[in-house]
Amino acid sequence: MPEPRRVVVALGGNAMTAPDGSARPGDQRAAIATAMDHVADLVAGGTEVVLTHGNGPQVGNLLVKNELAAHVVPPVPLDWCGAQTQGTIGFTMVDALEQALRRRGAARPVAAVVTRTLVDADDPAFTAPSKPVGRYLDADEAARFIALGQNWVDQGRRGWRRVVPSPEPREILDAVAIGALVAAGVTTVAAGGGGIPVIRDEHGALRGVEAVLDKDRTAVLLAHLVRADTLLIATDVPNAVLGFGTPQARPLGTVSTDELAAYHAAGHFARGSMGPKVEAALRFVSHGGERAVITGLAQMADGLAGRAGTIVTRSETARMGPTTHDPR
Ligand SMILES: Nc1ncnc2c1ncn2[C@@H]1O[C@H](COP(=O)(O)OP(=O)(O)O)[C@@H](O)[C@H]1O
Ligand SMILES: NC(=O)OP(=O)(O)O
Repeated sequence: MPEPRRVVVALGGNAMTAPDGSARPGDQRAAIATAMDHVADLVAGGTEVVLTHGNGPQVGNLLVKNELAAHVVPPVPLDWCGAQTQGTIGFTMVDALEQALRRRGAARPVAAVVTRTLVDADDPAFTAPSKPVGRYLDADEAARFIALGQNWVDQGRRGWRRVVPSPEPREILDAVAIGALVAAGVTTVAAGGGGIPVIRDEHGALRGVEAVLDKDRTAVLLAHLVRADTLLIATDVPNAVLGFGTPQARPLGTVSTDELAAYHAAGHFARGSMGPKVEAALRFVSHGGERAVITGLAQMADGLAGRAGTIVTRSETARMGPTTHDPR
């Protein structure tokens, strides 16, 4: 398989908080600086990178602030919270990446695009909240908020998390601006938090809606939009794992779309965390992408080189070619 040339790197919202989940500004800045150091290594090494990022922890925290301050200042809707996270995270990423590139003698222009993503007004996800946002709480604390009418789900080891509607992203509406920046050689951050969810009303006008999109799903649209050969999903684990959290846990190395789809159907990847990443990888590769890689931030370069991570290839390619690595 040819070397990756243009890569969409999707960074999880978790990669932007401290390892204990703290989202204090200093912790977020430090985490983003670390992430951008890894990205700068790729860019300085000649890979063309287009970036996107999650916002789950951050947008959930904004929602809480809104609610706590509602009696003093008017609360703003969830799409505005999403837009705000694109602003703060995008600004911090651009700043950190610019500096990291300069330190490597590889200075180049960097920009973040406030991005809207079209969703269907009648998407059933609006009445079935599924996207985890904000902090983790224990079951008793979560029960207090459930009693107030909020939706919370058990996320296992780390606790309970609030969930909000997450319709399917249909189209990145700021495609022309993103395409122009990428074509001009600008390292571009786009569709943060999956994009600000908007619907088209009966008059054809766009209107923001109360939801948080899954950035891994929108990353697939972005990767096709910029004609990336590789989608790299960087998270806080080095591999997608079979039997995750059990004594039989086995990290996946190179895997074909057919095999991965079968593991997914067998329930190996949790909804709301690894599940969407696996689905995004399958979608990208099944619709013409060369490869998708799911790995940790620190393993990104090795993942692109075929030496680490879960590497998803099209089934016919995988049958013909050798497995490049096995992480066991
Ligand atoms: N089968 C699995 N393999 C690996 N990780 C899994 C699996 N199932 C669930 N996870 C969880 O998915 C998490 C990564 O997803 P998520 O928290 O949504 O990350 P991000 O914020 O980076 O998008 C891991 O930290 C791990 O706890
Ligand atoms: N919007 C989104 O998918 O964020 P996370 O990656 O933080 O879950």
